[in-house]
Amino acid sequence: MGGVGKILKKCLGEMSFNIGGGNIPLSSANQDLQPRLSSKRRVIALNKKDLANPNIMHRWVDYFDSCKQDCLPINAHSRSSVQKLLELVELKLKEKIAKEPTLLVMVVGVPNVGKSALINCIHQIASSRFPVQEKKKRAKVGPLPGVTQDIAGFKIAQRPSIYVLDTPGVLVPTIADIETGLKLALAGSVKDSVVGEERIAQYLLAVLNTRQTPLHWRNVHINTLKELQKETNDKHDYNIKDLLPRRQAPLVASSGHYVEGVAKEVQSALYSTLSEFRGDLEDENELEVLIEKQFEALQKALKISNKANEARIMVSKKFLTLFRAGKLGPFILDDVPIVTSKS
Ligand SMILES: Nc1nc2c(ncn2[C@@H]2O[C@H](COP(=O)(O)OP(=O)(O)OP(=O)(O)O)[C@@H](O)[C@H]2O)c(=O)[nH]1
Repeated sequence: MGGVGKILKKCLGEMSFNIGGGNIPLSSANQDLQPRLSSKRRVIALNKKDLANPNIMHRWVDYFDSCKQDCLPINAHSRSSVQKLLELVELKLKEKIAKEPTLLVMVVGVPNVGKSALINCIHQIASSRFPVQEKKKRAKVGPLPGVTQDIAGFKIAQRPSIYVLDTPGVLVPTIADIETGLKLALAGSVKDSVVGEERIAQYLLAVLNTRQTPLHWRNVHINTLKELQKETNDKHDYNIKDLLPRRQAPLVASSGHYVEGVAKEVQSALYSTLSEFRGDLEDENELEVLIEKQFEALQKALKISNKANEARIMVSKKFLTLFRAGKLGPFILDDVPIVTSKS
C-alpha cells in the first residue's frame, strides 16, 4: 500500500464511501482498512447494480441493515442513482456540517469497482449545483484495474466546503483465500494475467454450473435452435434480393446486435451441455469433465477455429468479456452471510 497507506492515515476524512463491486459485496471489502474506517461515518456503495441480480441485491441490503451499516446499491453511470447516494451522505454529515468549515469524503475500494466513474458523476452533479466552480477535472475511468494512480480531490460543495477524494484502488497485500482471489479476478479487480484467463473462466463455469444458472437459459436455447433452423430453410429459398449488394447497418447497432447474438449462442451452448450432463456436480472430477465439454461447446459458439493459436485463451477471454459486461445476465458472486439472531 506504501504511500497511499500514509495518505490514508493522514487524511482520512469525516466520512468514507466504501465502494464495493455490486457482484462481490464481501470479497471486495478491504479487511486491512476496516479498523481505520470503523471510526468514520461510512456508507457502502454497492456499485454496478445494473450487473447484479436485483433479488439477491435486496438480500445484501437487508444483510447490511442487520449489521446497522448504511449501504446503497448504485450505478455510477446513472446520475439519479448517484444523486441518491449524495443525499444519504449529506444526511449522515448533517451534524458535522454545522460545526466544520471543511469536510473530506474519501472514496475507498479495491481496483476497478468504479470509484472514478462515481467521482466523475458526483463532480457533474456538484458542477450543476455550484456552476462557479473551478475548471472540471475528470478522473480517468478504464476497464482495467489500476487506472487511478494519484489521489485527486474534487470540491463538491461550498459552505462548508466538502471535498471528495478519489483514491487508487487498494487491495490487501495477501488475499485471504483462493476463492476470494478468483472472485476479485472475475470482477476485474486483479489483472487477468496475474491469475490467467483460462483459470478465471474455469472458475466462472464451475460457479455457473453448481448454481445451475444455465438451466434458466432453456428459452434462449430453444429460440437459438429455431433461428438456426430458419437460417437453414432460408438458404434453400432462392431470392433475387440476395444478388443485390447489402446495405451495411450502422456499426454501433450492428456490433451491439452481434454481441447479443453471440451471448445467446454461449447461453445456449451452456444450457445444452449442462442439461445433457448426467454426472454429479458436487464431484470435482465430474465437474471438470463437464467444464472440458463446455470449453469445446464455447469454442464452437464463439466461432473460434481449432487451428487458432491459443484457442483456449481466446475462448476464455471472450467468455469473460461477455460475463463482465452483463451479457450473460445479472449475477452476484458472493453469498449473503447467514445472520444468526441472538435471542
Ligand atoms: N456496468 C457498469 N459499469 C461500471 C459502473 N461503474 C463503473 N463501471 C465500469 O467499470 C470499469 C472500472 O471503472 P473505474 O471507475 O475506472 O474503476 P476504479 O475503481 O476507479 O478503478 P481503479 O482506478 O483501477 O481503482 C470501467 O469500465 C467503468 O466504465 C456501473 O455502475 N455499471
